[in-house]
Amino acid sequence: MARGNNHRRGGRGGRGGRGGGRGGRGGGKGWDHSRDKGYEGPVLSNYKLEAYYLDQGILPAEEWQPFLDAFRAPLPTSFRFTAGKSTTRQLINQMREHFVPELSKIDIFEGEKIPSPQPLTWYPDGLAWQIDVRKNVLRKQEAFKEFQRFLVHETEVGSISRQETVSMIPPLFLDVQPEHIVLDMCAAPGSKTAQLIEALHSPTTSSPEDYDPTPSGLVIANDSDQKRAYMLVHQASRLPSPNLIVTNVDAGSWPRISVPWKAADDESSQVVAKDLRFDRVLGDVPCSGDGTLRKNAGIWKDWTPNNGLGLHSVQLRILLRGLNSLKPGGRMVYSTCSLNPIENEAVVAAALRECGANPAKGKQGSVRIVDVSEQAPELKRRPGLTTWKVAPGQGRHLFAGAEGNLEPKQPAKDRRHKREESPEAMATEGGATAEGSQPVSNDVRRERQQDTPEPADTPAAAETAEAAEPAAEPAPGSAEYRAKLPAIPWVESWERLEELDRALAARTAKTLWPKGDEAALGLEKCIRVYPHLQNTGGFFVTVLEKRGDPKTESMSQGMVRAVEAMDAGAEAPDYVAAAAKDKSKGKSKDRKRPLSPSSAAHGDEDAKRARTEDEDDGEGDDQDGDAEAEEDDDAEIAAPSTHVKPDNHAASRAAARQQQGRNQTEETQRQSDAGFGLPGGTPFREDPYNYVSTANSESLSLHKYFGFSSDFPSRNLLVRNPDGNPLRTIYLTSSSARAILMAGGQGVAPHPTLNPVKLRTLNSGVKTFARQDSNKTGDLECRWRLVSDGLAAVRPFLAPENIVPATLKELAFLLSEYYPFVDSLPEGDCKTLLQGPRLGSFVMAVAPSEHEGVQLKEGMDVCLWRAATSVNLMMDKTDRTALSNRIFGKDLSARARQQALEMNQKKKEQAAATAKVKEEAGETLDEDAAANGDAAEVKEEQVDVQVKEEQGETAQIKEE
Ligand SMILES: C[S@@+](CC[C@H](N)C(=O)[O-])C[C@H]1O[C@@H](n2cnc3c(N)ncnc32)[C@H](O)[C@@H]1O
Repeated sequence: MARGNNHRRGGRGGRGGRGGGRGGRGGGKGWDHSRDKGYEGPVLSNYKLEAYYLDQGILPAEEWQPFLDAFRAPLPTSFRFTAGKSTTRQLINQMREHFVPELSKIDIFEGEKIPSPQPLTWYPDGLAWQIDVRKNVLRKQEAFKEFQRFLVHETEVGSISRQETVSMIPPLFLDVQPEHIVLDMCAAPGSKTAQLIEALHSPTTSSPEDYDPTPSGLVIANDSDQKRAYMLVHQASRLPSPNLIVTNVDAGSWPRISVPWKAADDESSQVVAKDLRFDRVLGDVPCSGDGTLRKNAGIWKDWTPNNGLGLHSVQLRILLRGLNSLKPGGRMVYSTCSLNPIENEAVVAAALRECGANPAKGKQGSVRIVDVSEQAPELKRRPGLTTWKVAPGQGRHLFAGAEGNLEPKQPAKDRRHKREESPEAMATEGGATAEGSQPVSNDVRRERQQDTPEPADTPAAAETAEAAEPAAEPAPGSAEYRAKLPAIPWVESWERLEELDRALAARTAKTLWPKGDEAALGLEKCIRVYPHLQNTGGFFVTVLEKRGDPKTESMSQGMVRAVEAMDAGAEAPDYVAAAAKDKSKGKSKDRKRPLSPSSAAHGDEDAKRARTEDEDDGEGDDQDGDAEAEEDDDAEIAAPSTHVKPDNHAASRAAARQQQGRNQTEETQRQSDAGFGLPGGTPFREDPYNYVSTANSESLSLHKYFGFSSDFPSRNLLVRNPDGNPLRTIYLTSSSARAILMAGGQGVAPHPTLNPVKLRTLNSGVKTFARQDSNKTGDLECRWRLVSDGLAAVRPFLAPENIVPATLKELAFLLSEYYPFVDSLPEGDCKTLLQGPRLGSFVMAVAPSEHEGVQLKEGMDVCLWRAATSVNLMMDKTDRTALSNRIFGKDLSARARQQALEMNQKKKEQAAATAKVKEEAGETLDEDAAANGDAAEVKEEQVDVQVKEEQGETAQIKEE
């Protein structure tokens, strides 16, 4: 076999496999030569995949080879700088001025041309970058190692997100604004959630000036898989935001949540309960994932035309639920990393029809596809398909019987094995790369069709078959090329399927098939991204809009007004009890019942009347009833009956948990039964969410010490225990998050404080204050210190006496010294202020300045702790190192750490003292030891543990 290509990855050196049709790949063709000796690594070929997508007509023939080549090449490295951080511009400059020139010096690595990193031109403000270099090159090459370290450090501290290029597209097109309420339905592991959070706090730019630490909007990041949802919590801790809630529910059954809301136009308007509607929804749904072939090479082997079939119904259910939850004028992005029209255009078309679109009858429906061709114009894309084919199952009986529509022959050595298989299996397995088969000509197919259903099994027949192979290979993507690939059992309609296999038809969604109105539905406005267009993975994105005025006010503003009105009225507003009562009745739709404290006088009567109206509306207690939907277009859309078993994902989880379930205690079983379990009964074990009373003594001490301005949202301070009493950590949420978390009313059974009951809330709130115990707490005005995660949110409300002005000089000093005496600080305002009598938490405001030839262009804040005689940066090792590298180009903290280590080794007696200090201090700091300069190392470790916890590195740290 003398063909010049080998479709395996990781083979002998110099596979030259950067693909993209750049030559040097020996003019590779579409089938597997994996039996060539000496090659290892996964097979990068699948006849059925090629046959399937060639028949679907996803690309013109001439692009077939570049498409395959790109899919066979490893995925380039791509990443995004976090928008709006104080360090963003500096990092982009470092990229342009240091790394690009440095990396450009490396021309060739292992015979491969190394291109320099490039910003993605279609992504705003130079924030996103791609480097067309494999990961192992990054790891091996010395110059790349420094770059790799930069990526790792900055990723750890949340300044960079490693994200696949195509995955950046959906959030960009979602166009999130600071006031938006956003639902990320299938969010884990959370790379797109990060983009959504960033967009809420800042426009997608490198400019820190536009950063808003406390926007009115909110992101709810949800995933139905509990483990993966906890990954979201961890991921979000890199971008701490008070405007995030992480939930764990089936997105296809996303619950209706009622929240307090108050109209803007009328000062005297009352707080009412209103169904939460989202401004933006992202449905990045579970999919078969063949767009990720470049990074998941195993898909080549496992791919079959059936992979997408089971997912279609789940995807449609999620899309419809998302559209239902949108406000009129709201936008939803539906996306998959699959190229399969069954999971893409078919889902979108079915959803549009369910929303009332019927082009034949001139009906537009309540949802439309948005044309985003003008947005990010440099992003190369292809239009959505307006027709496609459906292969709904396996088996010879499903082949239409047209000429050439039988499976290709198997090589002689495989035939004995094949003959033992059922005709059905043969029909679907024919040509599978796992079998290493070769494509055959139509002649051979015809011959076999005429002969007998059994494949030929004599050496002579095999020779004839071999001989029938044409000498020249047909052009990839051409009709001749396609003819050599396996047949796919296309079935032209659901009705035809019913004729062929009634049982299969009963399990198959009718919505899989195109209906002929796809062009009129505007499906060409969907976006398909193929790997060869700009050296990425494959992706499908559709931007949808619910008809209505996109400029109508976001609900977040009404929610914030409502929360503020309730705060002004009472410590424990009647709203809570009233809503709780109502929830327990199972009513969740918008109510006319006034809920604000001002209405308390006549509240009972009004509430009774409103309830009667609700009850009389003919909807009974139907929770999802929507007789009074805000407008017609906004009416509840029922998921169509697809016949297909919903949510395979949940079903397999359920099976696994059934096993576990035997060990469930009665209590967890009761909770699952009571609505806290997923299908399969995962118990909900999160600690309660409780907002701290403004009369609480700890809250008062915070106020006194930090001198918060009157607009500080004190009522948004949250703890995770049933008493609402701050013990070790205090979190801060936005008012919009509070409106949701408390919307069900406190103490709604069966969970004491989980609100609303239907949301399995795994996380909300950013760690903002940590208790600072010490032997000298008596001297402290306030035993709480600011945590860097919450600093940005609290900073605007701090009194000036908490802010210590500093320059790069002091920052360098504090980065390189652990627990220095205050008196040893460089002379200046910073030292003078810190020498004052005030002990406790401070913010060091480092102004743009210069130190030893290094320039700080953007000012920055860091948290400080002033102990009895020493002072310390409240920052863990990772943050210190990243900050130091970023600003000074070297790790200043490394030297000091080394000195401390040596000191500790020399002084064995001190080590004993250190152990004692550690034992006494437990997980807290001991100022005395620091003041004596004895136990720097021990204290460093203690801070590391503590700060790590604060930064959520242990995803599930819980309040005592
Ligand atoms: C394609 S991944 C999402 C990737 C994510 N958006 C990101 O950018 O990191 C699909 C996710 O959907 C979740 N999932 C599957 N079925 C779901 C359902 N019915 N409801 C919610 N999430 C679901 C899976 O657990 C998986 O994490």
